[in-house]
Amino acid sequence: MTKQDAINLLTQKDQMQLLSFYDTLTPEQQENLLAQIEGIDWSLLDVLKTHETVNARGTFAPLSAMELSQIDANRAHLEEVGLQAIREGKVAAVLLAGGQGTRLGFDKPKGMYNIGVTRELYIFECLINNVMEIVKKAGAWIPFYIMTSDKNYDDTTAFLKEKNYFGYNAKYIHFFKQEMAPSVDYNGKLLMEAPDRLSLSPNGNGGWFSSLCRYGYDKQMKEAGVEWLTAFAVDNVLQRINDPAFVGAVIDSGCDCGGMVVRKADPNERVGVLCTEDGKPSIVEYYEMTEDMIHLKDENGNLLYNFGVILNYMFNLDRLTEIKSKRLPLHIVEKKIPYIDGDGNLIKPTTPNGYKFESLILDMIHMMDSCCPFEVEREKAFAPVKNPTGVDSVESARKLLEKNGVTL
Ligand SMILES: CC(=O)N[C@H]1[C@@H](OP(=O)(O)O)O[C@H](CO)[C@@H](O)[C@@H]1O
Repeated sequence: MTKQDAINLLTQKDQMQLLSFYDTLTPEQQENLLAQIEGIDWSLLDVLKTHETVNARGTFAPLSAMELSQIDANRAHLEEVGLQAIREGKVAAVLLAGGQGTRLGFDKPKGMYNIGVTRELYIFECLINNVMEIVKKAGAWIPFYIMTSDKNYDDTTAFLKEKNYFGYNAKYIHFFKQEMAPSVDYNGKLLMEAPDRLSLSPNGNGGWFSSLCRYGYDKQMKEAGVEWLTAFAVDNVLQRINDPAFVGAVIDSGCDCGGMVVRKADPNERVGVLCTEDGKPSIVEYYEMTEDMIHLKDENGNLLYNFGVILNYMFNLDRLTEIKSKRLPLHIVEKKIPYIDGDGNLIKPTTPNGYKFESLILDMIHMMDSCCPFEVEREKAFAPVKNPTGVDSVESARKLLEKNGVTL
């Protein structure tokens, strides 16, 4: 794209602020900026204009989960089905690690956070230790895909290499970068984070499959005989990655996908609940639930919307490929977005100042025809590190790690 092309386009889009500093840039920076402008997905901004939001929801109904008692009664069989599939190389794992540890006051990839007390124990290390347990049990390496982002690819790859992948076989590790989406202020103007750079951020955890496909990994997997993909968040240090009973249960169920769920700690716990929406699997966020829904009980006195997702899902690869071309709903999220002002000074706002565009993995569940909710024990499988202290924090995760016999 030439400068003149950019002027034409940006005049038409009313976004000429992107060229404010153009004449002060080096030729290389100019070229970079033009490439970024060329790459803008304008349809995102159209969503903002048309207010075509994702908030309109259908009719929710409860979806019963495969509960612990039922799983325990059948555990040996489920594990065998799962281990067999893992041994045959049919189940890959995808770690969603595009984010930084910003909320922990840590300006590096979240997985590089050291949660140890008397020794070093990194979040990545916890996760790799967990998957290694399954690798040993199955006697086979699990293809392990790690999603990073533009912001943390270099740090992540260098760190894991330096740590020798915490013992994982590097041949089975593949990195890819999450796609980025632009940010806008409240007037819909695209923000810049430097004179030669748009403000871009990872496009939400729903972007993982399309990002993976851009690297050709979907084809690589298909050729290697992979049939299932698990996808899970970096923040849960007790994450049971490719837990054989979970894998076996989803395969046995004949469903398109599955999700690990925990019994809610209390009716108002702030988690998304796996349910159905207009007859298809869906996740209703806690803030979308009416008081009625929150407290509805079955004849045994159990909450009907009782199982919260922990961001550990399993998807059938063929089904993912089928929905690949469909656009996921866009979530418009208010955020504090650092930007440069008209004089080129970097401003770090302390209150939200604009919108980011995100697609969410839970919307992929809704595109599937069926889903198997699989209950896991909170104390053994759910220790998300979201905040420094309090609920879902470094502190609470440390306690749970210790309870599970991990030396800190
Ligand atoms: C968009 C998305 O996937 N949100 C997830 C995710 O929430 P955050 O609090 O936004 O990290 O993790 C939760 C479990 O820790 C899960 O309940 C929720 O559905």
